[in-house]
Amino acid sequence: MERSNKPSAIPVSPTIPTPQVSISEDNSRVTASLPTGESVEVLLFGATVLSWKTAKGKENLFVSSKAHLDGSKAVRGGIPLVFPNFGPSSNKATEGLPQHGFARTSKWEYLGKSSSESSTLPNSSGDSSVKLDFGLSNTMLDKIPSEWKDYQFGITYSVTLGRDDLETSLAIRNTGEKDFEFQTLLHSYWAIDNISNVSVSGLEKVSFADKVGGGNKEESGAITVSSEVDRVYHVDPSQEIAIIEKDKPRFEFTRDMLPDVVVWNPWIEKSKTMSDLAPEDAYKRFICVETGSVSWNTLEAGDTWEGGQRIKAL
Ligand SMILES: O=P(O)(O)OC[C@H]1O[C@H](O)[C@H](O)[C@@H](O)[C@@H]1O
Repeated sequence: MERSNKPSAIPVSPTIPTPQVSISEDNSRVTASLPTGESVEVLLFGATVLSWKTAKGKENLFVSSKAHLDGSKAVRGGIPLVFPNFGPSSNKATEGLPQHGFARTSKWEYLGKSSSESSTLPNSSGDSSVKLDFGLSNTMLDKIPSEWKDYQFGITYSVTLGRDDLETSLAIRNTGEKDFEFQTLLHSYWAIDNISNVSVSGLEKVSFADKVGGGNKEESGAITVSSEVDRVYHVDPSQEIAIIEKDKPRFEFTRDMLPDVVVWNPWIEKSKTMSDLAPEDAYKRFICVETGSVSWNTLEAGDTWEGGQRIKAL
């Protein structure tokens, strides 16, 4: 029967939209988005950031179409984490460890999210950032490499999605009784339209170790890429680095406690030898500008090392 006096809806104050975080059904990925449309996706395997999109849906990270995303191999693209050694292990402390260490091939734990305070201003779009935390400790390693058996560590990796920037930072704790040495890098594959129109600024007149031609060199102008490039720059973290595309800044880097920058592009011949790099012209679509510490750090028992990068996408 129709009621004559229907209760009217109770007015509620407008809710401020908040960031959304979801975990995939198979518990392999965490995705976060801001009410304004920016998003980030992290694969728990390696805590690899797979995607970072602007509000308009533009992808900032390159991931190979043949990348392994099933945990069988480090991801070819996104932001794999290099720890505790960069390259083939070259130091006594990490002798025998796989290329770029085990962090990028270990399954990390999602620790939770936190977001910045909501704005109460009229027309606010709500929270302006969301931070996702991931953890890895020696007890979580599938099999502890024998070279690393005596060491205990806990790493918190934080990925913070902002309106026009992304922050990725590491807190590495030595939870054991023995000091250990490590290197670490945020091995980021930046998406670009065409390598021919790209340069990297901020590394002019900085000496670099040339992993292709050998020796130490320096260049007077911004770096451009027209053959294989694999360089390690040691450059004060206060120095701003940028990727320039078609004469306009595309990505700007701010570094905290990360004294080294690796610039890598495999170019044509090396790309052909990489079974997980595709399509054929993939080398044109990315440049790796990897901030980190190629310089060895000694972490004393009980101590914590912190470092990170903030990237502004323009
Ligand atoms: O193939 P990966 O183990 O992922 O390494 C990819 C690249 O990483 C860094 O950029 C190194 O400087 C390069 O020498 C290496 O080729």
